[in-house]
Amino acid sequence: MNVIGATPPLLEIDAATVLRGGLPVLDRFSLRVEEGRHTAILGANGSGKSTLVQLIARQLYPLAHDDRRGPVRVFGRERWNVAELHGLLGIVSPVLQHDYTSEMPLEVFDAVVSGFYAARGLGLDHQVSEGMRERAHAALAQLDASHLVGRDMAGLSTGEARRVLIARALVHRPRALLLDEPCAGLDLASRRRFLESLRALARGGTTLLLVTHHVEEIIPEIGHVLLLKHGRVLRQGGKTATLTDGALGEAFDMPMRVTRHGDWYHAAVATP
Ligand SMILES: Nc1ncnc2c1ncn2[C@@H]1O[C@H](COP(=O)(O)OP(=O)(O)OP(=O)(O)O)[C@@H](O)[C@H]1O
Repeated sequence: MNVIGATPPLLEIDAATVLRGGLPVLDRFSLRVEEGRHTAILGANGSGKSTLVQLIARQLYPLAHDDRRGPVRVFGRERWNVAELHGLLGIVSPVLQHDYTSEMPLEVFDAVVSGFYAARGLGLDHQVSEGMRERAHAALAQLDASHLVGRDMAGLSTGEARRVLIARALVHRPRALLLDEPCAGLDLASRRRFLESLRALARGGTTLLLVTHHVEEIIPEIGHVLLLKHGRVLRQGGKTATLTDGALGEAFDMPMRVTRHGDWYHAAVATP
């Protein structure tokens, strides 16, 4: 229960069930994330991570409860115009990347600057100010993607398109970033630069929700970890409680060895 006047949680999910192909892939799933609580989401293939991201982004919908109460609230609200919600969130996901690279042609700069309007590309009613252009150029430079301006998104490599979409997600300075394996396809230098920019954003107050397969991408600013298994929360809590050999071993059904280097963690399959 929120105190009146306090900021509502970024996310409240109350026993949400999501069906895909007729099967529950999130099963009476509950989660609460306060704004400012940077969270990493880990789990085996098929555990429901991307489904969770799509549920939050309103790209998938849960079953309604019997009393018609919606099981998902974002920034305290149950009902959203999707474009309005996407104006508050920066989203990078494989679904988005597919949408931006496989349909109608879309030029790189337009893809980034249209992030201000939560739109896929610019329409006649979108007025782009000089300030918006500057921010779009700065975001592209931050991701070392300025040289891609003028190209069609569909013609980019996976990592190039990923960098453009990350720039797009950052351009409007969202309150929260929803990142589904954002580093997949990035080369080592781009990954490092991106993780450093995530650190700065986290310190600057943008809440991060990061889905990753790589424990070493959990930047020090992320203090909370959610382990998913078979569409349910297996464990959640601080890193010392969740990034353990036992918890990760259970999440992935394989013995794991976790090592810690300062505020960074690394996990690998334990060799006998
Ligand atoms: N379009 C779909 N139709 C039917 N089932 C689907 C569909 N998309 C996903 N699923 C199923 O939903 C479950 C959860 O998938 P999801 O993509 O959320 O997992 P994930 O944890 O993100 O996996 P990965 O690590 O492989 O990306 C899987 O069992 C998957 O097969």
